[in-house]
Amino acid sequence: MSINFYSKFFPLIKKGVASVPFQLRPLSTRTDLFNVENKSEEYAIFRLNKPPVNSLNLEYLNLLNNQLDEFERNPKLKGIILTSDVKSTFSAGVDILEMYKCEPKRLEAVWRAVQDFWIKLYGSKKIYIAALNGHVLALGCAIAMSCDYRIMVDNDKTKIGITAVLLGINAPSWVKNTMINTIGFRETEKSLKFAKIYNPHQALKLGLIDEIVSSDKLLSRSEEVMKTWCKIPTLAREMTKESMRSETLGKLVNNREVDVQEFITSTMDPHLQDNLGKYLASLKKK
Ligand SMILES: CCCCCCCCCCC/C=C/C(=O)SCCNC(=O)CCNC(=O)[C@H](O)C(C)(C)COP(=O)(O)OP(=O)(O)OC[C@H]1O[C@@H](n2cnc3c(N)ncnc32)[C@H](O)[C@@H]1OP(=O)(O)O
Repeated sequence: MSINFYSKFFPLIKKGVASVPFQLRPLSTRTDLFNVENKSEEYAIFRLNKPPVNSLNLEYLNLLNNQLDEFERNPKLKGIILTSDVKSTFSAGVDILEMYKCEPKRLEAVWRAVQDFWIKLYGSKKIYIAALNGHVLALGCAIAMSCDYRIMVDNDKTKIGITAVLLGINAPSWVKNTMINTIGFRETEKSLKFAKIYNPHQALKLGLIDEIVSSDKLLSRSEEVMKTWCKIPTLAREMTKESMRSETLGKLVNNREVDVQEFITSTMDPHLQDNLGKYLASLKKK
């Protein structure tokens, strides 16, 4: 069985790896919007930092996609802890301003970047641990579910879930499938159909997250788990991840155009635009 999972889905990236010899990366990478800290040769901490809520617009998605490629090009790196430096929010999902009164061309580019992000993350052979320091909503929740393991802070006010249906949005099938693979069909149906939002203890009971820790232990516990997992034989771990995820991944990889068109059509619908306007206003009013 081929273990070249990432390359299978990213032939261009494969070409890049083949033509550009691997170079040692600097110890850490800092931009205004995220921070990568290499804790050892084996794993790094990747901190989102786009206040106030790490919302994902096109430019940010492109930046994050480049960073995921960078991780993938490093053969020594086994795992990434994905977290946020923004107080009380991991991610509020897509920047709603990208969806409201938007140009179709821009919306298409946003959605392609969202697809890229999910494909790179869900399809990565590296270990991804989500260290959830705060709210995990909409696409933020899909991102967390695409990691291999989720650890969340013990704070009853912290929310996780997808409320798309309240705005008249049918979540894309790859989001549904990711959730089904995490918490099962019945719980996914209830969660999406009834726009369920969970606190960490409810999410743990459901299996939406794997552990709860106090906020001061979030990173140390994540590193502890990562170190244990880095000891697992790499090839077998990668092959297992590939065999578990390839079917779900392939459903989007082979269906991207339909997914793009569905997203554009539903988002441009005047009724949804109206709902988005009201939703944005309600967020601003708080
Ligand atoms: C539109 C909903 C569609 C959901 C579709 C899900 C479908 C499945 C996934 C695939 C497609 C994904 C689409 C999306 O991800 S759309 C984004 C949906 N996100 C949300 O609904 C979250 C909204 N935000 C919140 O609930 C809260 O902000 C949050 C709990 C995260 C934090 O609360 P807090 O009280 O700390 O902060 P504020 O609410 O005061 O927010 C601070 C400012 O940030 C602005 N804001 C918040 N979220 C977004 C966002 N997603 N995009 C753009 N801007 C956002 C908010 O308006 C405040 O702005 P001001 O400071 O100017 O007032």
